[in-house]
Amino acid sequence: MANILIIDDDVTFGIMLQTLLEKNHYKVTTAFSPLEAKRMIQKHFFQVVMTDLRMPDMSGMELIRFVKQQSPSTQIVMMTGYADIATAIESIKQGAFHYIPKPLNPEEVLSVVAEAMEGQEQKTADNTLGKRLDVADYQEGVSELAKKLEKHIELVAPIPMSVLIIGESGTGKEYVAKLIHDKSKRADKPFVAVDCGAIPKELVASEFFGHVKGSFTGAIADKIGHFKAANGGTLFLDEVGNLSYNTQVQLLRVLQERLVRPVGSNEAIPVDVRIIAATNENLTTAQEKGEFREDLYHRLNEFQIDVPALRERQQDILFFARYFLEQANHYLNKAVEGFEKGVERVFQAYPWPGNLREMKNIVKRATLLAHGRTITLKEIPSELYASRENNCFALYNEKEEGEVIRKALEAANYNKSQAARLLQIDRKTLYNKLKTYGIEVPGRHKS
Ligand SMILES: Nc1ncnc2c1ncn2[C@@H]1O[C@H](COP(=O)(O)OP(=O)(O)OP(=O)(O)O)[C@@H](O)[C@H]1O
Repeated sequence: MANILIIDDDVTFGIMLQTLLEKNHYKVTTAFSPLEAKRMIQKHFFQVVMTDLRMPDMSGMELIRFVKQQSPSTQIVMMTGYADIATAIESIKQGAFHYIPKPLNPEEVLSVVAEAMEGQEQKTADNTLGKRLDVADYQEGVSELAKKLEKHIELVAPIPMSVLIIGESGTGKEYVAKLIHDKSKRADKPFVAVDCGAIPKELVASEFFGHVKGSFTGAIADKIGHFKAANGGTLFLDEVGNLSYNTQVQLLRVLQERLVRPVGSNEAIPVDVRIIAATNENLTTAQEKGEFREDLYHRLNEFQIDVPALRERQQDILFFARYFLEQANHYLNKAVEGFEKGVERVFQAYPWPGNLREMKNIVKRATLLAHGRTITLKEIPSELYASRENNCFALYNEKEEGEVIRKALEAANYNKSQAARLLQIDRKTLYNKLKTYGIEVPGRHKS
């Protein structure tokens, strides 16, 4: 079970927070002074430390430095009042990435703690030999498009071809890349993922090809670039469309010669790397505009894999929602059994612009907030069904109104307030419409 340490000299506050977190199945320890906290941190491992910033004996800031030294993967959440914003910014610089303003709002506390837990897991994962993804979490899906995707992965994985993965943000492109690597002959060699959009322009060459000590200001030691780090294995170039024209030229040369020259060195080092690139933009248009080199495009695109958007594979929507619920239950130590009918309908009608990543986050948050056995509309953001395009319960024309109202009532388990919310009308209007269409509402079903 997740282990949290609360540090606050305000005893009532500390206990109140402890009660809230324990009710939500976290294991919580409370320290009422920084010195007591230090002793505990030396003896036990905490995934998350939540600390006040103003305490006697030692400042919260000093404590944050101590936690970072003792236990680098522990996530720190600071809790402070409005007047302390400047200190909060300073503590972010020291390594406390999560912040909850006082007075506390329970929903916000739970959401920040869940986020911190996720950060902790990610940090631990990052520290294990660069393993960023656990493909044991990978799910195929059940739609025709999902099956086609699987077939393409199986087909290309063992063949030494460059692969270009195309798909919207959050569709799982990095997962697909890792899966291809894992199913290839290079599986026991490194898989190095590089976010091409995140590298500062001045450092691109050194990041990709490495540098020798003293080759530029700040080069205080030799550095192995991504190509050498991935030698024998796979180099995954995410957001490849973000590479500058100059870097594209350098990259193409390396792919042709299979040699890299670290910055500041005359030596050419042979490298054997399979390239898998991904993009969520149309590289053909980028080529037409002269922003992406055609020769590099063809080099990267020896085999193309299209990862479909979630909205294009309707049959997968509830499949993934249930899978992410199972994952969230496990992660948050909860036992939510499923989704209310209304939620399922909303999920099926929503266009999911952020794809699987967005769904995973929404389901995780809803699982955290759920009180009963199922996830209800109250636990999902209203944006999912608020706009006219997304609202599967919108009252478009009189002919179908009665039918839509019946469906909304059924989806809301015959709770009239909830049905009114789905239909985006007030309760009074709903009552009038029930009369007009002669709709009888049975007693509420127990969910
Ligand atoms: N097939 C899958 N099975 C289970 N979870 C998945 C799957 N595909 C994606 N996910 C989840 O969705 C999240 C986003 O996936 P990923 O980072 O691979 O997407 P992406 O397309 O590379 O995103 P971006 O374009 O923003 O880089 C992952 O963290 C993972 O949890």
